[in-house]
Amino acid sequence: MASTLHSFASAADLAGSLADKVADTLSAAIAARGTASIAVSGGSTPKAFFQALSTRDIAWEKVTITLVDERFVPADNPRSNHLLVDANLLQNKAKAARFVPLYQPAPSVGEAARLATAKSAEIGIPFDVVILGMGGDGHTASFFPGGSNLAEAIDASTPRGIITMEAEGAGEPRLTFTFSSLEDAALLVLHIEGEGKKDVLAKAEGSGDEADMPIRAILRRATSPVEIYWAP
Ligand SMILES: O=C1O[C@H](COP(=O)(O)O)[C@@H](O)[C@H](O)[C@H]1O
Repeated sequence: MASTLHSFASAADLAGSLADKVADTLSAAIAARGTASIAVSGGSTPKAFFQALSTRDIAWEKVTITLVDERFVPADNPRSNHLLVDANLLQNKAKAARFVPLYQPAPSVGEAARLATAKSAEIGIPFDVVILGMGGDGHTASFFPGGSNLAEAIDASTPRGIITMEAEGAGEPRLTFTFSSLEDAALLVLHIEGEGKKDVLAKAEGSGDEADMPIRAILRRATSPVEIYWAP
């Protein structure tokens, strides 16, 4: 499916514009079905977008928010994506939203993945909005190059749900939604910032194995168009 690049003069402009687009999409879903869902990324990039989105006028009590991926750490760990969402998105008007965490206090990451899959099944499919990020190594969600379950995670026939991932560049063991859970969102966004990430994107858009730069799975095979939001 095709992708479209939306370039902005500044990260602040991008955050505002993306927040407006997401708010419109969630509100349209609520008008059509009574509920809406969004899966967001962690990392350093989405903070300003989260803060902008949290102020938008949406019937937030009808919105379910989850993460596309998470570290196998509790929510009070500074590296937790849940903590980032708590501090920046589940604020202001968005405090009324329901949050479904991927981390579960289970004895193993595999058991946590099973529990998170069961809990996320209640959200409804497909997601109305998915916001992906991308690492400098071409990973997205927790689809890491060299990841222990990468082939299964990006195989379109792997069912929707959460799978575990361990990789050298990942730090802690990870929990990640599978490719099939993310690729058909009504609004599928890749949010990246900086010249370095633009270069990584250009490389990913070239030829090469998906296993080397797993973002390629999304760019090449997502059934929804990929809206790329970029600012310097
Ligand atoms: O590990 C992760 O990194 C990516 C990219 O993060 P960034 O700090 O380079 O913006 C992120 O999309 C993913 O959710 C996160 O777990």
